[in-house]
Amino acid sequence: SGGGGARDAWLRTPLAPSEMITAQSALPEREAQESSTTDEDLAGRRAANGSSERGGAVSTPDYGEKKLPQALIIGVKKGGTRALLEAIRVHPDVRAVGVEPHFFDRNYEKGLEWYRNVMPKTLDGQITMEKTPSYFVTNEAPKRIHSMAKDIKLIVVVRNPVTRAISDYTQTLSKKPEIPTFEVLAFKNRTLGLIDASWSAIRIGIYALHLENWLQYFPLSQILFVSGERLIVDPAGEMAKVQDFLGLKRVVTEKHFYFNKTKGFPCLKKPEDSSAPRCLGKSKGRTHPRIDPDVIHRLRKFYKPFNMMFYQMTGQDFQWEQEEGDK
Ligand SMILES: Nc1ncnc2c1ncn2[C@@H]1O[C@H](COP(=O)(O)OS(=O)(=O)O)[C@@H](OP(=O)(O)O)[C@H]1O
Repeated sequence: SGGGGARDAWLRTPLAPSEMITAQSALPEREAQESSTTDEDLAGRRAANGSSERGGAVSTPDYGEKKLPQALIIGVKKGGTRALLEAIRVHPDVRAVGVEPHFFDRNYEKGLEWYRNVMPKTLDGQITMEKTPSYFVTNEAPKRIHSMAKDIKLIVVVRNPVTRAISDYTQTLSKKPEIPTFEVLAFKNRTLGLIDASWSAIRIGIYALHLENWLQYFPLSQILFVSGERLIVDPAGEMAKVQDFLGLKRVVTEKHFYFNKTKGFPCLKKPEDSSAPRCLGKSKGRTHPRIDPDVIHRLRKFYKPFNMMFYQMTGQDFQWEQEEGDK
């Protein structure tokens, strides 16, 4: 297969977890067509309604003190991280930063005091949280987070890696309409069927590879895996698991969700309040372009061994092989 022999061989052969770290460092991420921002949704809504924090809701007065987070949503990009953060921050015992601080990847040199300052004030007993989906795929993140707080709770929202890749591509396309098609970007060599795993849209979905890195620092019991698919079809069910994991009372329940047919997603509402539900903005739930079914098929085959390894590592079967379409 020409010059990139060793790497190409890796792309065809699933690795044992112990080999994966090396493989990961050998694969430079191709970010050429990527925008570094993952989540423009909240910023847009804030600007639109002129409010800070809870997207227009009246927030609690600013009492208390700023603390370093006790729980983080570390990924994955396009997994449903914004939906999860917005749902969990409905809980009175959770305070969260609206924007993505990107501390453990881009802003680490600013120091822990900078990070603490980014956090909202909390009262005793309230949990401080933030979400930055790129942490999950940042090599240095587990070590850095561990050195800040080795007992921190980590949450990862995962989604079928094929759909995730298309969602990621759709986001880039919305900002840069001139980029090549998904079908072109997905392959190093389409005739040979060689998937380009250095393309970040594809690389991010090799969850077993990234998880291996986290497990060097954190026990599985400190990591909760939330199904991005179930977060859409049964948000209250997933939120029950999240609240249990965080040691919180189950306050966020079915009553807080309303399926909005126009949006095609669950939206948040306050049960005591009949006002309009809060749906996420236009950048969440974009229409994906139609992708050649043959390419989808090849990608599913590519991810299958990694998905199996991920199910084994987490003890959870996310059922991505059972799905019919790419969604
Ligand atoms: N309730 C609700 N409303 C809207 N969207 C929802 C919801 N729950 C999950 N999702 C899915 O979240 C996907 C975006 O994921 P993230 O928020 O993690 O994206 S980002 O990485 O922060 O940019 C987004 O992906 P796309 O559909 O591809 O746009 C949604 O499918």
